[in-house]
Parts: sequence; structure tokens; C-alpha cells
Amino acid sequence: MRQAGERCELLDGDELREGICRELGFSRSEREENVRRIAWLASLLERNDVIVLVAVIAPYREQRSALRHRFQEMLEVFVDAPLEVCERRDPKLLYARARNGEIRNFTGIDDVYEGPEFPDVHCMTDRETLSESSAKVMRAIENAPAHAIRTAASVGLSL
Ligand SMILES: Nc1ncnc2c1ncn2[C@@H]1O[C@H](COP(=O)(O)OS(=O)(=O)O)[C@@H](OP(=O)(O)O)[C@H]1O
Ligand SMILES: Nc1ncnc2c1ncn2[C@@H]1O[C@H](COP(=O)(O)OP(=O)(O)O)[C@@H](O)[C@H]1O
Repeated sequence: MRQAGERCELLDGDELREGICRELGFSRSEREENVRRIAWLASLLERNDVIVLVAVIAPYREQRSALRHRFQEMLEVFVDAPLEVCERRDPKLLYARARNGEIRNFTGIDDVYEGPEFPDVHCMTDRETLSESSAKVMRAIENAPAHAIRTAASVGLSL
């Protein structure tokens, strides 16, 4: 996206949990607070015409839908894979640690994940390549009305 001249930013749950969300754990209220802070940051960036990719678990359907009104435009991307595929990948060995009881309240093992019923983009990562999944996301952003308006504004059109 940057190569295409877009102003964009990636907010990754993992990284923000070492920064502005440092003291938060994984109880329901802490996950909600984590997502609330990240959404607040994303809305500030959006206000400044930045396209923000928010890579968080955000496990609660109700909170995700409540956040929609905070944004001029929000696309919900479901990065989906069956549990057994996640466990096979296990790049950080967290599933293994959750299975042997070292980590409690782990999403998908002993904690809830309420998948979106009607995501704007559905990436079935066990059946598509990384570039197919990212192309889907890029297409959805390009087709989003707010993006079209911004692009038109930057070339001097009015919609
Ligand atoms: N108990 C438990 N459950 C889920 N995830 C855990 C847990 N403990 C640590 N981790 C690591 O934290 C990352 C998920 O953090 P998020 O901020 O995205 O989660 S949430 O939206 O607040 O639910 C997630 O990072 P990613 O692997 O990059 O998704 C995990 O590595
Ligand atoms: N289509 C796809 N989209 C996203 N990730 C994929 C896809 N296919 C395979 N993967 C793999 O899934 C894993 C995702 O791990 P990671 O980046 O740690 O995810 P997260 O930080 O979102 O939990 C990586 O090993 C990645 O290569």
C-alpha cells in the first residue's frame, strides 16, 4: 500500500501489548479495554486520512459491532483457519503451551472467539495463499466508498 502512495499504518495487538496496552492481560474486561484503546488510536489515524489495518483477535462480536460507529468506515476482515490448522502452524508455540496448561484463557482452546457472521472480507487462510488473502483485503479497501472519495479529492474531483 505504501508503494502505491497510500498513507497507511498497521496496529498489531501483539506489538501494542508491549506498549500502550502493556499492563493488560486476557480476561474479558482486559481484552475489551485492549481493543478499545487500539480502536481509539485507529480512529485518530483515520481522522487524519490514514488507512489503518488493525490486526487484533477482538473476540467479542458485540464489541466489534459497537465500534463501527466510531469510524467513518470500517471493514471487518475475518482471517479464518480451522483450529487444527492453527495448531499445526503454531509459529510461537502458544497452542502447545495452552494445551499443556502453561497458558490459560487462550483463544480457541479455553477462551471464546465469536467469529463474524457477515464479515466484509473473509480470508480462508487454509485454502488460499497469503497473496490471495492480501489481494482480497486490498480490493475491499480500494472499493470502499470513503477511499474512493479520498482518492477523488486528492486528484481534485468532487463526488
Ligand atoms: N491467552 C491468550 N489468548 C490469546 N492470545 C494470547 C494469549 N496469551 C498471549 N497471547 C498473544 O497475544 C496476542 C493476541 O493479542 P490481541 O491484543 O490481538 O488479543 S485481544 O484482541 O485482546 O483478544 C496473540 O498474538 P498473535 O499470535 O500475533 O495473534 C498471542 O501471541
Ligand atoms: N492466506 C494466509 N493468510 C495469512 N496467514 C497465512 C496464510 N496462509 C498461511 N498463513 C500462515 O499463518 C501464520 C499466521 O501467523 P502469525 O503471523 O503469527 O498470525 P497472527 O499474528 O495474526 O496470529 C503464518 O505462519 C502464515 O505464514
